[in-house]
Amino acid sequence: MIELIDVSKTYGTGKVALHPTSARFGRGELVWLSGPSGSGKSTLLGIASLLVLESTGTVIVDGQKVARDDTTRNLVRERRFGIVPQTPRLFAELTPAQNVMLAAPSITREDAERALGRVGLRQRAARSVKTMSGGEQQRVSIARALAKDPDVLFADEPTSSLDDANASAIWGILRDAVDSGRAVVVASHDARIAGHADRRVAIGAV
Ligand SMILES: Nc1ncnc2c1ncn2[C@@H]1O[C@H](COP(=O)(O)OP(=O)(O)OP(=O)(O)O)[C@@H](O)[C@H]1O
Repeated sequence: MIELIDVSKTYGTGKVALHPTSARFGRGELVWLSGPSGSGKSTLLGIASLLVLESTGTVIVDGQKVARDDTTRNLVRERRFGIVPQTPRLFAELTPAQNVMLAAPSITREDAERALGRVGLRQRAARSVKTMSGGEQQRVSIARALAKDPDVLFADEPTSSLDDANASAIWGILRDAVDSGRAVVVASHDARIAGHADRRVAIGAV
C-alpha cells in the first residue's frame, strides 16, 4: 500500500536525518522500524506518513507516486492515515471522548466511544484526561488515531515510557488494528516489541 524508494532527508542545516532507505508497508502486517537513537526512525515514519517531505526518493501510495505539494499530502494523510505521536498530544481538561472527537469534525460521540472501546477505555470516556495514567493516555492517543478508521496506523515509540503491563496492552491494541486489515508501522527502540512485530526494518546508524 505504501512504498518508499530510496527516501532520504537532509535538513537545511546540512544535517542528514535519514540516509536513502527503501521499505514497503501493507495491510495485515505490523512493521517495526528499529535502529539506534538518531538513526532516523521518526524521520522515516514522518516521510511514510507524509508529515515530513523527503529530500530525495519517492513515496508511492496504492501504486501512485505522491506529489510534493501540501494539498495532496494533507488529503492523503487525512483520509488514509492515523498517526500516534511520541508524546500524546491531548487536551488535559477534556474527556477522552472529547479528545477523540477533535480528530475530525465527522467523528460523532458514538464513533469516539467505539474507538475508546477498542483500546479498553469505554468506561473512562467521560472522565477528564488529566486523571489518567501515562499508559491510559497513550491508549486515548491511539483511539484518536483509530477513530477516523485509517488504512495505515503509524506510531512513534508508543511504549518506551510504559511498564510491561501497559506495553502489552498497547501491543494487543496494535495487533487488533492489524487483524482488522490495517497496516501498522511502529518506530521503536523498545526491544519488547520483538515478539509482536511481523517484520522488522532496520534503519542504519547515521
Ligand atoms: N527538524 C530537524 N532539524 C535538524 N535535524 C533534525 C530534525 N529532526 C531530526 N533531526 C536529526 O535527525 C536525526 C534523526 O532523527 P530521528 O528523530 O528521525 O531519529 P530516531 O531514530 O527516531 O531517534 P530517537 O530514537 O532518539 O527518537 C537526529 O540526529 C536528529 O537530531
